[in-house]
Parts: sequence; C-alpha cells; structure tokens
Amino acid sequence: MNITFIGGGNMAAAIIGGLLQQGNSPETLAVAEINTDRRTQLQHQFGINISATVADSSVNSDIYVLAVKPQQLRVVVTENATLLHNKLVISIAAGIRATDLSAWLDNQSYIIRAMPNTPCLIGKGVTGLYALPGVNASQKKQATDILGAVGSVIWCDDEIQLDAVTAMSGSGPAYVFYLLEAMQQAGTELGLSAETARQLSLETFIGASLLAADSHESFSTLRTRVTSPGGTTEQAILSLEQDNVKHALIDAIKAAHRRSQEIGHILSQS
Ligand SMILES: NC(=O)C1=CN([C@@H]2O[C@H](COP(=O)(O)OP(=O)(O)OC[C@H]3O[C@@H](n4cnc5c(N)ncnc54)[C@H](OP(=O)(O)O)[C@@H]3O)[C@@H](O)[C@H]2O)C=CC1
Ligand SMILES: O=C(O)[C@@H]1CCC=N1
Repeated sequence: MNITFIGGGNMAAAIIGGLLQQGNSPETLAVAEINTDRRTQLQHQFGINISATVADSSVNSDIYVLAVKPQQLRVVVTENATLLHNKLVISIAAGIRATDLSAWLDNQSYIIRAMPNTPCLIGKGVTGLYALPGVNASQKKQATDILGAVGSVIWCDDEIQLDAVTAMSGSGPAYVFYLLEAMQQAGTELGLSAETARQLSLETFIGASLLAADSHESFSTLRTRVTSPGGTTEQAILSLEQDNVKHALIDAIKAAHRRSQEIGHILSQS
C-alpha cells in the first residue's frame, strides 16, 4: 500500500517515523512538502520519496494523508482535486469537518477524518478515526493499519466526537509535557539537578501510567493509595485542590475542544 503525505511537518514526520520503525518500506511512502528546507530535512531523516507538489510525486498512491495546517487544507485539496478523486483521503487536520473536505473534493473521494498524536513517532500514539458513509470496510482497515502501525486506534460513530478526541489526546501530549515541566521545575527549586529532576519526573509519569494501564481500578482509587493519611501526598493534593488545578485542567481541555469546533466552523465558511 503506497501512501502519500501532503505536508511533511511535525505530525506527518511522527507517523512516517512510526511506519518506518514498524518495518514499512521507504519506497511505499511519499511526501509532498512545499518547504525546501523541510524537504531536505525529511530526505535526510527518512530517505523516502519527497517532492515539492503532489503532482511532482513519482509515487502512485491510493491513499493520501492530508497533514497540512487546517488553514492550508482547502487550497491544497482543491488544487489537487483531480488526483484525489476516487482515492482514500485521510485528513489529520484539527477541526476540519469530513463533510466539508468531501465537498471540496466534489464528493468524489473516500474521506476519513483522523486525530493522531505525536507519540506516534515511537509507536505509542493514539488516534481517533471517523469515516464518512461511502468508505468501505477495506478502506477502514487500511486506515486502521496505517494509524494502528504507530499506536492504538479508536473508531468514532459520530464525527462530533473527533473534536473531543482532538482536545483530549491530539493536544494531550502538550498537557503531559506541561506537567513534566512543572515537576522538573519543582525539583530544581528543591535543590535537585535539572537532570535528576527530569529523570524523577519522567520515570514517575511512565511508572504511574503503566501502573494505571495495568489496573482495573479508577484513577482516583490509585491516587488514594499514594495518599497516606497525615502524610506528604495529602498536603500536595490539598494544595492542588485549593488552587483548583483539576478544574483548570478541565477548562483547558474544554478550551481546546471549543477551538476545534471553531476552526471547523470558520473554515467551513471560508
Ligand atoms: N502537531 C500535532 O501534535 C498534531 C497535529 N495535527 C494536525 O496535523 C496537521 C499538521 O500539523 P503539524 O505537522 O503540527 O504542522 P506543520 O506546520 O509542522 O506541518 C505542515 C507542513 O505542510 C507544509 N505545507 C503547507 N502547504 C503545503 C502544500 N500546499 N503542499 C505541501 N506541503 C505544504 C508546511 O509548510 P509551511 O510551514 O512552509 O507552510 C509544513 O511544513 C495540522 O492540520 C494539525 O491540526 C493533528 C494531530 C496532532
Ligand atoms: O494544536 C493543534 O492545533 C494540533 C492539533 C492537535 C495537536 N496539535
């Protein structure tokens, strides 16, 4: 299965890196990337087929992954509409509605909207997927195979859920890095070296996440186990509660959700 990525930025690179790591052959992957420096970088990094435009690509693909910024998507697809007709088109753009994308392609392509995340780069991504009616089971399987090669996949029945997936797991790695930054800073302020604070933060996240993944218990039960009455964690949780940190995080995810919907709305009309 030959796959062409249109746009070779951060997210395309994460998926391509993951696909190559999973043993996909470089000859089966192509990128059309407008930026010259980025093309050179991708060529060195991956050794796959790179061109400036889709039309210049030497690879015949049945599957196109749209990985440009949401604001760039409409122009890119309308310019390449003929090439994309009758093809499976997987858009990873935040907010852009599958129905709009389909209309920009004269309703002559098979559309899947996907929301992956950057841990795809190491095969640990998670992707939400939604297919427009008309996409057949074998095309859904192809999408599952591509995104499944770089992590786990979750199919959604209703496109509206993709905005929630975007706010949760699409943007989610940034929330984790933000918390890691805070933990590392606390460590250094308490006298640890930056390197030790980095390792302690990271290992704690990895260990706690694996523990939660391995457990059938709720996150709050697992948290209670760490929180000895009268102990240290209790003071930390009390401080977090006093500062409304949980609500701040929930609000942040809702802000991302609103922005995903807003991008879809604005670009639907442009
Ligand atoms: N980053 C993330 O964690 C995630 C991103 N996404 C989605 O993935 C998409 C890409 O995001 P990301 O990789 O971060 O963005 P980037 O800006 O890193 O990548 C987009 C790339 O496409 C290039 N490009 C622009 N126009 C064209 C064109 N006409 N033909 C070919 N290439 C073009 C851009 O060049 P130039 O910069 O010169 O314009 C840029 O190199 C977005 O729609 C985003 O919503 C989805 C999930 C997670
Ligand atoms: O911030 C963004 O818009 C993109 C989509 C999800 C993660 N990054």
